[in-house]
Amino acid sequence: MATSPLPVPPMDPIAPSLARLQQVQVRYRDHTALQGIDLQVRAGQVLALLGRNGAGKSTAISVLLGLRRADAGQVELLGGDPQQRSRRLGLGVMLQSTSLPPMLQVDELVAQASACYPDPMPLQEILQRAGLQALARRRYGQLSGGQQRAVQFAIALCGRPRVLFLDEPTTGLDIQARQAMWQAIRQLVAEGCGVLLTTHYLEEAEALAQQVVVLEQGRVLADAPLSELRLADRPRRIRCRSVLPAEDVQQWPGVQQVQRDGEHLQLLASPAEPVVARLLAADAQLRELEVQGAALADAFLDMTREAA
Ligand SMILES: Nc1ncnc2c1ncn2[C@@H]1O[C@H](COP(=O)(O)OP(=O)(O)OP(=O)(O)O)[C@@H](O)[C@H]1O
Repeated sequence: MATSPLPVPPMDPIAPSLARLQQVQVRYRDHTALQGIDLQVRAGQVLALLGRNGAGKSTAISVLLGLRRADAGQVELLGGDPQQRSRRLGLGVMLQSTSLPPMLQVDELVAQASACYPDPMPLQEILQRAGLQALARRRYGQLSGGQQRAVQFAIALCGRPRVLFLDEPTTGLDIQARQAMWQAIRQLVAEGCGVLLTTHYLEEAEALAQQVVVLEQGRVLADAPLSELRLADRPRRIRCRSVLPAEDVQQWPGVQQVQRDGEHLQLLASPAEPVVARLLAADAQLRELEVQGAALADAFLDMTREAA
């Protein structure tokens, strides 16, 4: 896989829509898994679909893929009905659990999948993008779990997808393999592919996504550009080595929480800048100052806690 970093490009609000749910409801007997949700995947963008276990993420993907019918609402994939073969040919899919024939080699599996498409990506290019060149002749059943995930990713690329569905693609991958897959995803997005990504790794959403949808019990809790979710009025974490008494600092405007941790003070403050200025002015010996930006994880935890 490529290793040079590609930055996450800004969101383009008028990029063509590749996959869309409008007011979609899905019921499983007595349980309503999706309660009228809207979401949209656009060309050249990653939409991260987040939510706790059971929130409805996989159900939403199944509906978009045409694997499950919506009980109400509209579903559009590549401008039409997901059941049509012409739409399916524009898709790349990596679901949470996939079983592939363990006796076949990696190159055989990729060739088999490529045979389904009129203009597949060349085998060597697929192997290179998925970081599988060295494993091309290994049998699938002899690969590690992380290597098998890379093969499933490779198969998702075979048909030069216009839209890619990745359901927790990096679960079980080590740090190097995860970052390599991120790079491969960024390259596809830079080429115009739209990606719907579900993940429980919030740093993965931060590394890849322009837009974030948070589901909670089958409802959309938030649908916003990543930058808005992360930064919207959230307190920053400040850490420094200081002799200032925590009880005094706690009284300062903007300070929400202070804890002493040995020689260090840990603060939560909003806005953070005046608090940092005051810390520096009040303690000439202050050292090791760190200010941490509001993370998507904080926003996600706040939102889902409030909704529970
Ligand atoms: N086949 C099914 N029959 C009945 N209920 C189901 C079925 N599939 C899913 N559900 C229920 O629908 C809800 C949404 O499930 P879904 O798998 O879409 O969640 P998820 O967000 O993908 O969860 P996870 O993060 O654990 O993968 C859950 O309450 C689940 O128990």
